[in-house]
Amino acid sequence: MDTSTNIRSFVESHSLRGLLLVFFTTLFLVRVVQRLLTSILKEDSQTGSNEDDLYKAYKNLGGPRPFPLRLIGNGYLMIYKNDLLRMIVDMPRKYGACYKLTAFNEDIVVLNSPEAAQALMMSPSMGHVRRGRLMERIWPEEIESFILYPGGEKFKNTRKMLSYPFKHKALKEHNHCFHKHSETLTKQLATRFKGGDGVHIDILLDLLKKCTFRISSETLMGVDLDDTEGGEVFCENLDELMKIFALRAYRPWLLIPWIWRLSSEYRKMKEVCDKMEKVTLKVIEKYKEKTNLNQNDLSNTMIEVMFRNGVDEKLIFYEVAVMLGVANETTPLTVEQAMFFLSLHPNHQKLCHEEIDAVYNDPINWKTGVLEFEALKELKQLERCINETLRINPLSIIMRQLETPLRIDEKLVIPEGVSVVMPPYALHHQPQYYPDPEKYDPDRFLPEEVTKRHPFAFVPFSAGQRGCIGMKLAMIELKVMLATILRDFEVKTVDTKEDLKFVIDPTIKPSRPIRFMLKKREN
Ligand code: HEM
Repeated sequence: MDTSTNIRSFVESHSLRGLLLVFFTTLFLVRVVQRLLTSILKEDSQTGSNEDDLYKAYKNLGGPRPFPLRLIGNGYLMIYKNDLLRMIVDMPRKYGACYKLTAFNEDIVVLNSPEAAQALMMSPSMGHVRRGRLMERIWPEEIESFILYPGGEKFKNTRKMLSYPFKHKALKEHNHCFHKHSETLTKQLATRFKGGDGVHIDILLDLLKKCTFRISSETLMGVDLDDTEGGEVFCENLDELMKIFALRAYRPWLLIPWIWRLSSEYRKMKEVCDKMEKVTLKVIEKYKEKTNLNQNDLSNTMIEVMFRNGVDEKLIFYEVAVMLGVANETTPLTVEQAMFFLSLHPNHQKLCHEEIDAVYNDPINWKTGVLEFEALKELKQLERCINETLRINPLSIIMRQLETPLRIDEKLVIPEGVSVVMPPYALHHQPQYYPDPEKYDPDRFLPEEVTKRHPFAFVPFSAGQRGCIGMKLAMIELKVMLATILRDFEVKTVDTKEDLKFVIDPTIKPSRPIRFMLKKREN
C-alpha cells in the first residue's frame, strides 16, 4: 500500500472530529506544561517584588492574541504578507503605542512613539545595539559582516573604522562621480526612450540600481566598476543574493541549518558569492597597484581604510558586499518612489523643475566644471519631496535584542533578552504626528512644520550608534540622481497608487517595479 492510500484509509477510519479533538487536547497539554515550566522557572530565578514593580508596565502591555504554541505565537501573521503593513499601522491604534508579540519563541515589544524611538536609538548602552536573533536567523551565517549584525566590540570597532568614507569631506572628494554616473543614466534613458510624447518604461528600477551600484562602488571602493568587466557581474549577483535573503524570511524551514545547507538556495548563494568575491579581489588588486604607484594618493575609500587597519581580504569582501547590497536595496527604490509621487503630483514636480533649472543654470555653481557639491543644499523643494517619500515609505524596520534592560519612560522598562522592533512605517503613518497620513504633502517638511514635531517622529534612517551609516551618501545620491533625471525629463506614470501593493521583502517596496513614461523637456 502506498503512503497516500495509507493516509486516506487512516482519515476514513478516524472521523475529522476525532482528529481535531486529538489536536486540541495535545495543544492544551503543551500549553499547561509551558505555563508550569514558566512559573517554576520564575520561582527559581528569585523574581523579587522590586523586579515585579520594575517590569509591571511591561507585563501589562497589550497586543494581539498569540497562537497557543510559543514557537508560532503571533508568527502566523506572516502569512498575511500582503496585509502586514496595514496591520502594523493599525495595531498601535488598537493596543497602544508600545505592544507585545511573540514569534519564533521570542518575546517582542513593538515601539511606535517618537519618545520610545528616541529611547531606543539614542541609548548610549552597548547592551542596546545588537540587531539580535530575529535578524541573525535570517542572515546566512556564512556571510560574516561585523557592521551589520553583531553587537559588542567587533561592531564598535568596525563601525568606527568604516565611518570615514561616509564623512562630508570624503563624499565631497567624490562629487564628480555622483554626477558622472547620473549623466550616464540620463543618456541611457534618452537613447532608449526618445519618442515624441514620451515612451513607456518598465525597467527604470534596473537602470537606477546600476547607477547606484556604480556610484557606491566608486565612492566606497575607489574603483569605477565600469572599467572592469566585473561591474555587471557583481551587480546582477548582488541582486540574486538579496533575493535569497528575502526568501529566508518567508520560508522558515530554510532557517534550520541542515535544511539550509542541503537547499538549492544555499548552493545558489555559494555560487553567487564566489562570482562576487572574484570581482572584489580584482578591485583589491587594482587598489594595490594604485597605492604602489603613489603612496600619497589615498582617498578615504572603504577598502583603503580596511587595508590600513590590517583587515583580512575575505572580510573586506563581505563588508564591501554588505555595504553595496544595502545601498542597492535602498537608494534606487527611494528614487523610484520619489519619481512616482512626483508623477502623481505634477504641481510638486513643476516646483522641482523650476528649482533644479535655477540651480543648474547658475554659472556660479559650475566653477570646477561639475555642479558644486555645496549647490546641492539649494535643492530644498527636492529635499522635501525626498523626505515626504521616505515618510510614506521608510523602507526598513529597526530591530534590536536587548542585552540589558531598556527604559522607555518613567513606567515602562523592557527586560533583558526581549527583542525590540521599531517600524518607522507605523510611526510615520500615525495621524497624531502626520494628519491625513496617506496624503503626499512635501510641505510637512517646511522648516516651520518640522519644528512643531518631535525630532524622532521622522526616522527613515534611524539614528544613534546603529543608525544608517550611509545616510549622507544616500541623500547625495538621491538628490543628484533625481535632479539629473528631472533636469532632462518630465516624469509620468501609468500606474495609480491603488495599483501598487507594498510588501515587506525584506525592505518595504512595491510588489513589482513601477512603470513610468518619460518625456524629454524642451530646454
Ligand atoms: C534611502 C536610502 C537608505 C535608507 C532609507 C536607509 C535606512 C537604514 C536604516 C533604517 C538602517 C537601520 C538602522 C538601525 O538599525 O537603527 C540602516 C542601516 C544601515 N545602512 Fe542604510 N539606508 C539607506 C541607504 C544606505 C546606503 C546608501 C548605505 C551604504 C552605502 C547604507 C548602509 C547601511 C549600513 C551598513 C547599515 C547598518 C549600520 C549598522 O548596523 O551600524 N544605507 N539604513
